[in-house]
Amino acid sequence: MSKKQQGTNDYGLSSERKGKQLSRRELLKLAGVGGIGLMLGGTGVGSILSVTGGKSQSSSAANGGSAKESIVPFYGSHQAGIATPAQNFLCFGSFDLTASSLSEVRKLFQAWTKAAAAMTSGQMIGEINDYPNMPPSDTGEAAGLSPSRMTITFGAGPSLFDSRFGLAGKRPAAFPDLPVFRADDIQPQWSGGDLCVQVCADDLQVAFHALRNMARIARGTAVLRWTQDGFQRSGQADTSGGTPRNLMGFKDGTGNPDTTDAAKMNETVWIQPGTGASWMEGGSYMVVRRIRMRIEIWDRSTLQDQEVTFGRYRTTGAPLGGQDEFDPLDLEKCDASGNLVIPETAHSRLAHMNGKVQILRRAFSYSSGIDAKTGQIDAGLFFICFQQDLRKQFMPMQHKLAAADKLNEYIVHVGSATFACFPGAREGGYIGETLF
Ligand SMILES: C=CC1=C(C)c2cc3[nH]c(cc4nc(cc5[nH]c(cc1n2)c(C)c5CCC(=O)O)C(CCC(=O)O)=C4C)c(C)c3C=C
Ligand SMILES: [Fe+2]
Repeated sequence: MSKKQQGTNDYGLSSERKGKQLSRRELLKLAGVGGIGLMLGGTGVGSILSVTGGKSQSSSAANGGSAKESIVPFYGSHQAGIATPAQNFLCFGSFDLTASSLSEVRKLFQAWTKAAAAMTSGQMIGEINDYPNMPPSDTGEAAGLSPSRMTITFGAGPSLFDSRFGLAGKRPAAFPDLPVFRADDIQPQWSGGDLCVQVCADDLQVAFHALRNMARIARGTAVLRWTQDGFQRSGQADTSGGTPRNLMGFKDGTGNPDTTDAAKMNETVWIQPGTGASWMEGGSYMVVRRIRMRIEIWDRSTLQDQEVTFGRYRTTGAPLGGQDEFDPLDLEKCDASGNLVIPETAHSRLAHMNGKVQILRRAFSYSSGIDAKTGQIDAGLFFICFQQDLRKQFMPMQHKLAAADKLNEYIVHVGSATFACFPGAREGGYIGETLF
């Protein structure tokens, strides 16, 4: 009888043994790859942290649509979670490597890739999920839940290119350190990191499960440095699929480039051949800024003041002087007194960069309790954007905003990180394989 006929999956675990105890021999075999701790979370166990042979954690269409419909393909030429329409929730993790060799980093990404492919398609991770005498490989809280359009996106921070892993020569010129911008109040607890894992899903528990298991897999190779959860209005609350509103009450995302326009994405977001960093072709540079809103002050400002701040009407999202949300900004239009209808200091005008510079924004709101020192709400925008070149896109834009934006009266940037988000992987390959 062949292994397959016996019900053995591709990872050598017989389904006949389900629910039975591991023999001493099996235990030693598994422990031989680095001990029980590693078996559960270490990166030396790429063969163990793998898709259970077809065992799905999504039993139903519980979260709207069939489970199949809620799967965003993980493999492809670009990573999912960049051009993908934004999901309801975000669980973002920044990691620091504790490993000292590049081969350990490679093993981590091989294991992460397998686990990400499994979880985004609704599978549990690992094979050790049915032994009564073993801790399960998968933490289990996503069992029975739909994949919820989950995407898991990986990136490398600037510190990955320091002297530790011999990658210094591979740092792309388009990925320099960010300067300190005017009025920045950047705190280390929300900044930096060697690697990032951006998990987005239409269900917070599904997203949390994925980030938590990524951290378990990384044990022994990388540790979480900081995390941030984020949210948007849910698809249930707004079935129209219209532009979501930020916590200041304004539609946020209107002026984004069209992600279905391949030419536009190749011009703005995806790294093209010939930039000197061939390992990033098909990838994108991500900027993350934790921007706290001075909500209490904003809530006391008049509607007119709020609209002048953004240069848009609150109700419709249309530019001042326009009718429809998607009307172009009329930057020359003046009122009867000769004043610009969209003022010089309006956020939309400044960020528009005269139509010459664009970025892809994929921000989420955040709410993290209260500031213990002041008693004020710690909430705002977890700003995420993608682009081809930080020097030509985010940096000049943020310099302009930092210098003159009226919105600065109501916000402060408290966290900052950048990540080179790798190109996508083909099935059988792994994320990061173009670099290590
Ligand atoms: C450096 C880039 C940007 C930062 C930082 C930023 C912070 C920020 N933005 C809002 C709210 C809105 N932004 C809007 C437009 C807009 N913002 C940026 C860039 C940054 N924003 C761009 C490129 C644009 C589009 C400009 C254009 O070409 O029209 C808008 C208007 C609606 C929209 O287009 O999305 C709002 C509202 C907040 C609250 C914030 C920090 C907390
Ligand atoms: Fe903005």
